[in-house]
Amino acid sequence: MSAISLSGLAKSYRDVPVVKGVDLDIAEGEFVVLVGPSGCGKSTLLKMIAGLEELSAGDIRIAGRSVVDLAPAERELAMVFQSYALYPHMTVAGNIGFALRIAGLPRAEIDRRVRAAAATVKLEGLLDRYPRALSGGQRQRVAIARALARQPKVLLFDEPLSNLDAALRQETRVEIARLHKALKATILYVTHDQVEAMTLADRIVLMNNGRIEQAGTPLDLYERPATLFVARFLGTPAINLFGAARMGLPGAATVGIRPEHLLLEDATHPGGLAARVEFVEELGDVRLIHLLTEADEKIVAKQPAGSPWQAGQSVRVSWRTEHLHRFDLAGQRLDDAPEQRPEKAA
Ligand SMILES: Nc1ncnc2c1ncn2[C@@H]1O[C@H](COP(=O)(O)OP(=O)(O)OP(=O)(O)O)[C@@H](O)[C@H]1O
Repeated sequence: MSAISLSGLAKSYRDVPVVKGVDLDIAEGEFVVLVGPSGCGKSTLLKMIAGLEELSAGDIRIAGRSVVDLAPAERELAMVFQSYALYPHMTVAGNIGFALRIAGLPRAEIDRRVRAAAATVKLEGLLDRYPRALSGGQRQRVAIARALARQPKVLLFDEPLSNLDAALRQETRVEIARLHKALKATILYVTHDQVEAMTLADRIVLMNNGRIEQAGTPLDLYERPATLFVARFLGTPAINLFGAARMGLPGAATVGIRPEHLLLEDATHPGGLAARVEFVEELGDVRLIHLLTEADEKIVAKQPAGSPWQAGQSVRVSWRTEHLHRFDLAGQRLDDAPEQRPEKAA
């Protein structure tokens, strides 16, 4: 049985559809990350599951039971928001145990659960502090502990790390990954951070304009994007795109090559596209070589630190056929080129 099952889920605000028929099954213990451009409907979808937004159509099942007629508190899920939404006049322990007190649990049980949840996110020493005396990362851990203390079937996260600085974000991200492993919790997590999506997800669901564009493992989406939209969305720097006719690839409209798959040679090398190095970004571990081709296409190659390319230099750019992504006019992936299919090559 799926932990969460969404079918035909739709939402309109005053006749403007923002979620347009989403079907998705999330297995028990699965970590699913929802990504997509701003305004594509991620948060709305999460809020519908949490019971904070009404549905226009469709059904939501949690552990097999339809929850659309249940209040948020009855859905056996807990949500962690971007703004931690802690009560400033309550201690850490008070915040973590708040929902349990409201639910009328016995004091000893509340105490036990608060301590266990605090220990899970390493907050044991801070139970008597007030939120104002905590760092941003600690406040977010209180919000996570508060969710855990309710022992929900499902945890929903809405951009939980976006208020944290880069170092804390990484630290908390690793903690969430550890938490997922330890608790085997079912998690649905919204972010617009690609690194979070790639590193945390068992499965990424990429939304575009109210619909699921592609769902799959992070590597599935990165290595075999089903559409041009997916190819463009994942990867930093973004995938390089060329008109397919220019590349001598009939049948396709657009061809994509990721920056790490471009091979650079000096200008005397035969074959490939002629290009000039416009400028170089030194990132320490890698160098991003920004190039302008003869046909005025701007492309970026990711090269190892210490590679010799300098601004102003003329180069030849090539690639291996298996690294090409081909798309038709509608932006749909064309299956691998015949020469990439071993059975056809024979
Ligand atoms: N209460 C509302 N009334 C009207 N329109 C809304 C309401 N809430 C959201 N929308 C619209 O619905 C669309 C989807 O919003 P949503 O917040 O789900 O997007 P998102 O993918 O989470 O975006 P972001 O990454 O920017 O948070 C947007 O166009 C937004 O303006």
